[in-house]
Amino acid sequence: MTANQTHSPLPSGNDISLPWHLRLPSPLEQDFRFYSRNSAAGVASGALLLIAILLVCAMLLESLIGTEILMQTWRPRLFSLMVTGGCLALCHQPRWRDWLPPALLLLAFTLSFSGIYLGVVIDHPLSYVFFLQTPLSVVMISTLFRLPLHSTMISTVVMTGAMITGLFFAREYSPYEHLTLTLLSLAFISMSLFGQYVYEKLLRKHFLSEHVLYQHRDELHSANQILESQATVDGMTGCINRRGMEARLNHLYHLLKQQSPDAPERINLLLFDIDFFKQYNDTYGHPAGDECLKKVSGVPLSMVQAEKDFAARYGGEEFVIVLTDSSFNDALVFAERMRNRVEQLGLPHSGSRVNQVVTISIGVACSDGGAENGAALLKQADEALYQAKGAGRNRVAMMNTQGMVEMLT
Ligand SMILES: Nc1nc2c(ncn2[C@@H]2O[C@H](COP(=O)(O)OP(=O)(O)OP(=O)(O)O)[C@@H](O)[C@H]2O)c(=O)[nH]1
Repeated sequence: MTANQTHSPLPSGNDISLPWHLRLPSPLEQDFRFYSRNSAAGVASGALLLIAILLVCAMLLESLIGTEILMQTWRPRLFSLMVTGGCLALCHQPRWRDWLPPALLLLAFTLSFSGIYLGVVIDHPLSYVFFLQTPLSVVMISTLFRLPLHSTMISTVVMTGAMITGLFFAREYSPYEHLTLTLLSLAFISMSLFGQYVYEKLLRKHFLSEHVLYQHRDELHSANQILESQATVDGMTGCINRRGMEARLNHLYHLLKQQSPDAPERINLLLFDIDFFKQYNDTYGHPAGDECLKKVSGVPLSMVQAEKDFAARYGGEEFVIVLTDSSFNDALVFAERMRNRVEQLGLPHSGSRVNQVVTISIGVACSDGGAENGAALLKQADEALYQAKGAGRNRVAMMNTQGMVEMLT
């Protein structure tokens, strides 16, 4: 991300416009279904509990005042509540949740049409239980189980149509009673649908706001990661920079001292420097010097494998390699192999007094040698490097456990 890049302010739910049918583009619609099911799950069980409490209170009141309106129908009501509660619990199971709500809707349809049949065709008293309540039960099922809005709308229209037709054919009502009942039912159902529509719209806007917020959060997270890596990676060579190296080295030392389970067994530190690099720049120019640095740094980068190990540019033409999973002997073998590989790159260096090609000198130190911290370990490796330079360059020197420098090559 560049400094010139501008961001529009984060949108709120009110800034997002939805089409009248409220449908979102396909992948978002899927996510919304999942989100809305989860959001309804907690509320739905609370709603069921409230309905059950109200029903029991009404029954108690009825038994006190001695009427029998509810008593005639409490059994099917309580039964349907228990079925709904059980289904709600099952809807949390992945195995059930895809097919159970449509199945319930189908059941509501069946009950409704049975009610209409019982009421209109055979004039059965049980029709009272199902007849007027079924369109509302569609609304309730759709709300509790978060069916898609369009299925709710279509189901309600079909159910209401069937109910009105049923009313029309019911012989015991006069035409005026038909009309009154139809208008009453329509008013009641429109109110429920309107409430559902507004609720659905708000929920979808809320979902979209959260979705946009998550996107911005992810963008911020990636931008932070880029900034963090820019702050610790050397742009030219791709090695960790000095700041990053010091932080990692200190962290490794901290783990070592705490004897934490993640601590490395030891820390081997290799410090290397290109021989006669000033002359290289003077002979071939600074841009060619940069190219040379990139090629030379590619050698340790390709050799460092383990997760905690790393190669870093310490500064100028000096590089540090930290190896944690190796013995001191393995680190010395690694150093020698690296020196060889740089030599084998065969980068011509006519200004060098040690070889015709670019070479490096390496100083190696190990935490087993008693260095108290990263800075002390670096100092030991620097001392070894200094002596490798003094001994003619293009060689590996190590600081032994007695604090004496020994030449390896
Ligand atoms: N091209 C280029 N040169 C750099 C960079 N950083 C440091 N240098 C050069 O590296 C050279 C380091 O020179 P010295 O410290 O004298 O060391 P040297 O010539 O390699 O001699 P010895 O280390 O004793 O073998 C200087 O000339 C710096 O200008 C860089 O990023 N790019």
